[in-house]
Amino acid sequence: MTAPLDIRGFRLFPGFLDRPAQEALVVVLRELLHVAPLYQPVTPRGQKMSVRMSAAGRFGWVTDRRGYRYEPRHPQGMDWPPIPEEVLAIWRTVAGVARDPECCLINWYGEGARMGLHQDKDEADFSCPVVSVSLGDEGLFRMGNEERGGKTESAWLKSGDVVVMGGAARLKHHGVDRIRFGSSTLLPQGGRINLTLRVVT
Ligand SMILES: O=C(O)CCC(=O)C(=O)O
Ligand SMILES: [Fe+2]
Repeated sequence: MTAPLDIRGFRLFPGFLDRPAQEALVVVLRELLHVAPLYQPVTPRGQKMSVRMSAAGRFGWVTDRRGYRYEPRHPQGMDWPPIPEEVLAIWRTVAGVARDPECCLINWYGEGARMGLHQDKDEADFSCPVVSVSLGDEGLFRMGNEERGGKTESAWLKSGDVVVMGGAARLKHHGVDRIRFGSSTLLPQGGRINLTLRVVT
């Protein structure tokens, strides 16, 4: 594993997963999404998010009119499937903490989907990092500050890239401004998948 790039405390591992590993992960995720289908989340203010979501693990992060929170079950009632071993292996290599993640959020970005600048702060313990894995089309990832506003820096995340948001970057604002739809051949129909691994409790 080569040393990560440090961008404002965000650690970026370009090409962490090679193409065969990415393909194997897509196969596993397809099975997972069969059990826990993607759904379109709604913000507490009633706005439909442009990404579609699902999750794996003890808890899934959800949002609806009742707010942002972690739930032990999918909005459609089923248990979240376990986090795949291939995904746990990524966490164990880069996270640098003894605990395993309790949530693997799955974000699916179709054409035009984005995610506004936000902090990941619905977890109880900020000493564990957030680890994110990008698959498929490139996404323009924006990295900001703990406070709202100020200077930001952006990087195109490519399929197989891994980002670790820990330490000083754990509570920094971040988001995805846009994707380059059709820029990757990994997902035959195009789109971007992002996995976000977090310790929740
Ligand atoms: O899609 C990404 O790269 C980031 C996703 C994210 O920030 C989140 O799910 O909290
Ligand atoms: Fe986030």
